[in-house]
Amino acid sequence: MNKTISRRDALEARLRAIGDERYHDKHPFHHLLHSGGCTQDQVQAWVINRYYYQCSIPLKDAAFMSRCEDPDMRRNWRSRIVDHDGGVDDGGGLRRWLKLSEAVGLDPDYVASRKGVLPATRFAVDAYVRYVRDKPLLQAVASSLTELFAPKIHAERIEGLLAHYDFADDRALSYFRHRLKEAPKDVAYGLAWVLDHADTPEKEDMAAEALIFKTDLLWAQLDALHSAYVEPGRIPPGGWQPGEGAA
Ligand SMILES: O=C(O)c1cc(C(=O)O)c2c(n1)C(=O)C(=O)c1cc(C(=O)O)[nH]c1-2
Repeated sequence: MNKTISRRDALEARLRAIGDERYHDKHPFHHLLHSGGCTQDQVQAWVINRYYYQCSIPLKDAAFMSRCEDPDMRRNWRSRIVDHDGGVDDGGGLRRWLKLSEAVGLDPDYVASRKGVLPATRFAVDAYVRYVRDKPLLQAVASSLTELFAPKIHAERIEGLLAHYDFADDRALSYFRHRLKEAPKDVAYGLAWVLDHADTPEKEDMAAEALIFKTDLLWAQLDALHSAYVEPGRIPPGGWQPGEGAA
């Protein structure tokens, strides 16, 4: 077998195995959410905290582009920012997330203010932005590869929310439907780039480490949410209190 092809295949299989073991689709909070087990407060807490992730994604992609010297790569990468920010009239993913916020009974201005976001959510998400700004480019790209696993969770989420919650309709869930189209193009480019550039065992390890770091920070956000709003229900100082920011 051609050696170059088998090295790429082996690395791709290694990265996919990290997702199989560690991606946040396995987190108990997601099981609760997708199976209809969340109370309205728990859904609202998820929407508020997840917005902090959403609005930091363009910051991390802008940080990425600020260090990317290859115009072809920047041309490819910039659609990630456009997907989230969109145009003045239509908006993009961020505005779609605020539609979801309204649908679950929250004031979108409250959600956009980022008040009440759990400290652990901030720590985890801010660490992602810093990671992409500071680490070698290979790791900055590899850390985005959790998106390999995102279409599956988005499809499960659309199905689960539609089946179990009254607020769920096409308008409320349009964020996830758009991601089903957007994520595959991003990840096809990112994966090919990582497979091309991780051309030594050390670089393969670096790529795998970056993906583990990312799965950890996604998992940590849900641990914080679960601990504050499900079990034991200990909301840390500064965390959203049910009822705040209601529409
Ligand atoms: O709903 C999810 O579980 C989920 C996960 C991820 C991810 O794996 O990081 C992203 C998204 N959604 C998402 O919507 C999104 O725009 C996104 C961008 C990125 C990234 O790292 O650049 N991840 C994700």
